[in-house]
Amino acid sequence: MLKLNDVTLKYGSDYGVQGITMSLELGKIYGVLGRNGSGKTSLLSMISSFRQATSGSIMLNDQALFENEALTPMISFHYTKDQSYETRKLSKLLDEAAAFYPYFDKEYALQLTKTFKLSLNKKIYKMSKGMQSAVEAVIGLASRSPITIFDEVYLGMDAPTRTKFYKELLNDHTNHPRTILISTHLVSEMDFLFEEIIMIDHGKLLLHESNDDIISKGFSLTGEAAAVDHLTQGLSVLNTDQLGPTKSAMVFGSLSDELMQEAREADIEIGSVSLQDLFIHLTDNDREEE
Ligand SMILES: Nc1ncnc2c1ncn2[C@@H]1O[C@H](COP(=O)(O)OP(=O)(O)OP(=O)(O)O)[C@@H](O)[C@H]1O
Repeated sequence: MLKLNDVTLKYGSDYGVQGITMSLELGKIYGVLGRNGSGKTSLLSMISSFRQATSGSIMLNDQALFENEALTPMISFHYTKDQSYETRKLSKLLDEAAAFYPYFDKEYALQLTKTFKLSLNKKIYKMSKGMQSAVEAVIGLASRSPITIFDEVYLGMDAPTRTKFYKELLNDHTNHPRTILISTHLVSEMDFLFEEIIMIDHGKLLLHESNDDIISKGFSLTGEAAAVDHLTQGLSVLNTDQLGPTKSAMVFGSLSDELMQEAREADIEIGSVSLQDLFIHLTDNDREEE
């Protein structure tokens, strides 16, 4: 178990994240979702011991994580770096990754360079942004760290490359189960990867639930406007759209059997809602930037 208890990170007087408490079961793939500046990187950088929490505790298997020499080798943090000064060749970088990450599989890394069409003889700074991201993805996958963190590592990758990354990630997770945390804005494209969702909003934990549970709580009610309004009274309505006399309401919560019956009788159609739509509307609040 990875347990966070009331974790806060401050940058001077500003909050990166605030009072986050959650327990993560090991072995799953987690999607860390949040809008720009919501605190995803702040959270992930503390889990990877890149930053120390200002307050609160982060425990892995009941031991404090920060600078714990026995635990930190189990975790790797991958993000798209500025590689303008990285003059090493990919082959050298992989040799160094193999020496650095205790669970690194060099053979798999070499296989991945072929999958992503990366040249081992090419210097990193001479690669395109998408290729540099693919290099980070290769190192992250081949690290096989028991807790592997990808912080928006797809940046700059084109759609076919991202698709290869998702496929590799799922395949390799099946063959070598481990905990993977992936932060993203590309919710509709990546939702199939996630077993659990961690949604962050304004530095706070908005929700942490299984992907299936979240999806089962989102539904749309579409029909005659007055009937939809009547039916949604007292429910958590995230969004409404109206076209002429027809209204559609996006609701988050559970729909009782009585309400379902009422909907049928009022000719109201009950539909499902995607994770992306739920994400957009659950985090839809205008932020005052200072
Ligand atoms: N080094 C820093 N110094 C001061 N404030 C920071 C620093 N890094 C992040 N912040 C602030 O902390 C908050 C959370 O930022 P963070 O980078 O964790 O968000 P994010 O969800 O990863 O954003 P994005 O999706 O845009 O990458 C933001 O208000 C941001 O301005």
